[in-house]
Amino acid sequence: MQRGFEIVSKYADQGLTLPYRTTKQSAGYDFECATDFTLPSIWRHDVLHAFKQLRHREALTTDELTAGQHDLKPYLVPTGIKAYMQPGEVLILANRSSNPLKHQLVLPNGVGVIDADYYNNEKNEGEIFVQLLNFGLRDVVIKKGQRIAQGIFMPYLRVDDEQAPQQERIGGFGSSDRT
Ligand SMILES: O=c1ccn([C@H]2C[C@H](O)[C@@H](COP(=O)(O)OP(=O)(O)OP(=O)(O)O)O2)c(=O)[nH]1
Ligand SMILES: [Mg+2]
Repeated sequence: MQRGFEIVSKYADQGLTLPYRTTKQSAGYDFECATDFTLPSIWRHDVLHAFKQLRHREALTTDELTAGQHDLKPYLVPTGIKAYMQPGEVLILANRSSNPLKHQLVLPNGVGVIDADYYNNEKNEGEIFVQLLNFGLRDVVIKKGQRIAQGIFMPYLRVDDEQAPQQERIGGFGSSDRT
């Protein structure tokens, strides 16, 4: 067993498909979305409303500007998949180039770095999530089984005389932050 994908336990009976390469020389294993998932537009209606009002008036009051204000944040789209690999290997999660063109979806983190020690971590069993941001004007509905990103296994290098880290990974998404 060198490297591969498994379905995380909570999705065991959901008929998920393991990531797959689509053409003979594809580098990336395409990941499908584990559930139907709606990605709200970053231009929520309250922001659009404020813009419309601004066209007719000089300024908005502070109250009007902050009414219904939302936190702009990326969404974590579930894949239901975990990946195992050898020490010295990493899975790079990249966007599909069709996502921005057809669905107005970008990866705000540029690429996702899936570490070997994320596999089976105590917090979420190593489930891989795809961070996505919908920069379009309309909400985007991703259907279960729709391909959302691709993963490429790669070797990585270490510097000379490195003091090896001792910390165990307990999760992802900032789990190693001290504050
Ligand atoms: O798009 C992503 C990026 C990361 N991860 C998971 C796998 C990875 O091993 C872990 C940590 O990622 P990273 O080190 O890039 O994030 P961090 O902000 O440094 O979090 P941590 O403190 O947990 O390392 O989160 C994903 O599922 N999807
Ligand atoms: Mg990290």
